[in-house]
Amino acid sequence: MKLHPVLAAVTQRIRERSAPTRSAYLDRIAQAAARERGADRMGCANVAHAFAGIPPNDKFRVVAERAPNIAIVNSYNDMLSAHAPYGSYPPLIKEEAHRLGANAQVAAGVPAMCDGVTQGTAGMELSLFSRDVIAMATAVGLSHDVFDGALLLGICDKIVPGLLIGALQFGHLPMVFVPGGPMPSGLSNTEKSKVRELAAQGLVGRKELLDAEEKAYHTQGTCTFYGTANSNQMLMEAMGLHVPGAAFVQPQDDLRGELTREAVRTVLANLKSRRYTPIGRLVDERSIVNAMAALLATGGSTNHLIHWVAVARAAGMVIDWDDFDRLSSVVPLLARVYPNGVADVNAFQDAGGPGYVIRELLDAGLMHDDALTVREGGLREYTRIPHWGEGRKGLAWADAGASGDDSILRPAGQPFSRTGGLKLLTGNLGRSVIKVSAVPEDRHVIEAPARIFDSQDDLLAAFKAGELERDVVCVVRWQGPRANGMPELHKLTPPLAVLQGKGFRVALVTDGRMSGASGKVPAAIHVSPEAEAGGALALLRDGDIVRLDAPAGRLEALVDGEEWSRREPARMTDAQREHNAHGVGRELFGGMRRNALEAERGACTWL
Ligand SMILES: O=C(O)[C@H](O)[C@@H](O)[C@H](O)[C@H](O)COP(=O)(O)O
Ligand code: SF4
Repeated sequence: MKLHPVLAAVTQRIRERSAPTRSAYLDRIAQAAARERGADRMGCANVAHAFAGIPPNDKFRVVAERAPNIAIVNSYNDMLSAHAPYGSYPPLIKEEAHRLGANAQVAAGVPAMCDGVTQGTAGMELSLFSRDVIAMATAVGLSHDVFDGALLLGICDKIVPGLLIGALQFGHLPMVFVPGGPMPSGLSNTEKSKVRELAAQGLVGRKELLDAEEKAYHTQGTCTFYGTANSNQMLMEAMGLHVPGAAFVQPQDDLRGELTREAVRTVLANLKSRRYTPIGRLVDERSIVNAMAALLATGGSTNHLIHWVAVARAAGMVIDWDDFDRLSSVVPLLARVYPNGVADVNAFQDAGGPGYVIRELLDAGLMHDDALTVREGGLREYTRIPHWGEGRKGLAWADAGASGDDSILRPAGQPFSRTGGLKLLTGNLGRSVIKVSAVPEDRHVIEAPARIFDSQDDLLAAFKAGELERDVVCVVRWQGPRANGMPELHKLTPPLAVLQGKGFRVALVTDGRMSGASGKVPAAIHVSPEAEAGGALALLRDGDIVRLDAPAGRLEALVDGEEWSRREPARMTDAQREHNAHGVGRELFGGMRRNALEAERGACTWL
């Protein structure tokens, strides 16, 4: 199928805009590829140190026989239910590498923050920048420079973008991402949210709420809502960086181990293949646009409007929210997965999963069919679902076929919506984005008096005091990258949903973020420039009429122009600055905040 002209145009725009930085990037990775292999190029002491810790015959294999040496970059910890399974992966990877005459070494452990644990707490103010910490930690591990390829083990929010940003600094090497899969479904996300809204109104106590939460999040594996973590998985499939269809096979499924072994086979096969595809060449304008299309077609996380800008930039490409907005005007919404529906990712997988979405988008010309992947067969391999082969020997794949449930997955010809789930908003408050796919149609336009808050806690207090029982646009400012690390304000979802449920017309406007799991309340987020960097949110006052018009792509303060231009901006108080700078390690992130670019430029801290 011919590529849709808008996809072709957006890809071309990105190519032209990125030409200088992309060609410089490709030159650097070509030079890196031209250098001799690590062990041959390094001094004897370096080599001895690099392999002193591995068994003697592994050392002989790598140093004397020059067997391929694969780096494992692992984000294992027991804090994230999604990452806890990774504790057992390195021995399995090493065993498969040895079986194939190669070696594998854990090059680095990288940190991983659980945004569910830190949601609403001070720790969330480290979350966004933990992405760049993970990127740096990935680079620290790979900088030992004795590797021929790498396996990147990560799933959740900032971990996949961070691993990818770090890995792209070694773009001359082939690399494969290794997922762990979602936990089996527990209490549904819809039921969980209902209990939260009852708790927000004081109608159930802590015991009932904790009981519901523990039934929702009940074992190892990724949480089952379609938030940032599971959006990451969809994008890894759409970019061909996984073993095809590996994203949503559960950790408890014995196929998971075979998929991990297949990742070892895949990275080693790439090394020997005539189509040698290092990650820096694989991640090009086509694969970035494919990821954007997959995000839009599934109503994925708004966090990717920040992270994928940073990922693209790490490979020398410059994308922006206009690119997303133009793609959103032609990429249909093919999936309804919570918060954009009631199904969770297990039901999404059963209905056809990423393979179905990628097949539909490819057949409709809404993805680049010629994009490079870690597999010989290209992106068409990713339209299939893995299962055990004959006699449970190895893997086989079956075509995704028709949707298993058209309340969850629909064909491109009969989508849930003709446009994607994300919209760019412009106007006198700055540029921002909104995820409309999860917002009821009659809430896509909100015009109401503003109530200004300097923190999410202030908003929660006002809600508890009954001060918000009316049509209101709640503005929470000083939440941008430079102000306090741009936390997610997802704790605001239940109270705002309660107000919306009572029939009030409410919206949130913030220079902060929301969770990928946020959804049903209209929220104009990532307002750029942020209030702390001279953004117009600092000019807003209680009572100003604010209009959020998603269909028109507008966010405006309806204040007389003269009056608006005369206003003095509010400033963050010294007490706020002091509070933002201390506690839970925030002291260590001051440099990243001062250096952070705005949200639309990926909130990158390294440029
Ligand atoms: O972007 C995301 O997807 C969120 O950061 C998610 O990873 C986070 O954990 C949410 O807070 C979970 O949702 P609840 O807080 O509703 O459990
Ligand atoms: S999806 Fe979110 S809450 Fe669940 S494990 Fe990952 S980071 Fe934590």
